Amino acid sequence: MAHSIPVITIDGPSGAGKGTVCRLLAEKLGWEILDSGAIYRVLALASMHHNILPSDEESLIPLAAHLDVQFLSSEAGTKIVLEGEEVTHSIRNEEVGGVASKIAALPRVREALLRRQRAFRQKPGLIADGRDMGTVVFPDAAIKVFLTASAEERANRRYIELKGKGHDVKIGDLLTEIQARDDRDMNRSVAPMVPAEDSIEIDSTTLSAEEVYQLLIKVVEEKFIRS
Ligand SMILES: Nc1ncnc2c1ncn2[C@@H]1O[C@H](COP(=O)(O)OP(=O)(O)OP(=O)(O)O)[C@@H](O)[C@H]1O
Ligand SMILES: Nc1ccn([C@@H]2O[C@H](COP(=O)(O)O)[C@@H](O)[C@H]2O)c(=O)n1
Repeated sequence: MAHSIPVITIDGPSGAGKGTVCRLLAEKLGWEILDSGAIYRVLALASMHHNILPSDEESLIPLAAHLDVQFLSSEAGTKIVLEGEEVTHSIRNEEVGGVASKIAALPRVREALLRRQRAFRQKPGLIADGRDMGTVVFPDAAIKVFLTASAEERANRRYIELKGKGHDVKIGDLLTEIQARDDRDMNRSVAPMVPAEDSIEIDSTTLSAEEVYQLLIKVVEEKFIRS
């Protein structure tokens, strides 16, 4: 039987602008939001705190299954708390992203996180951001989007973002890290980052976030308002 709570999935590589358009869409529709990358990042940080190597699947499975994390929504945004400590900002660096992508290649770790992700499907609807939202986690999603941009443009976006926050970063290092992460995410044996067969593909290299949002709003209106 078809699920009664609609889901829109937005998958694609790091820096494509998924989080930005997911937030705009969730605000416009008044829907819930799932930042699945944040779950992998929290698990990565927890593994670093517990001195568990990204290759140690046997230790990572129970850590994933019992991950003590809370996503606390408020007007100011989502606060992420791991084992009682706020980690909203500390999960966002490239080191944690790199560990997250290594851990994310482990099939039984992904399996252990499935139910937690699906629990975000709450009324009136869900916007889900990740790599395998449309292919694995919500294969019955009403709208599936695969959002990309060139690696150079994505590195440039991260550079502007991090420089704006006062971080001392080099664009060449960011490009290398993004390419390494893309390579791991696309080539893993389980839930690789690929467009779902029934997804709409958008290349945002030369589009602003607002232009991407406007394109998606048209798709949403077509699906939910005019049908
Ligand atoms: N179309 C766009 N043009 C220019 N900059 C953009 C665009 N979309 C998003 N950005 C900016 O690029 C950066 C990355 O965007 P965002 O965090 O939304 O990407 P993401 O795909 O969610 O990445 P990740 O998977 O790593 O979380 C942010 O600083 C954001 O403001
Ligand atoms: N559905 C997902 C979401 C994320 N990952 C992995 O986590 C890494 C960090 O994700 P960000 O979106 O926060 O950059 C990412 O590189 C993936 O390896 C995933 O596998 N599946």
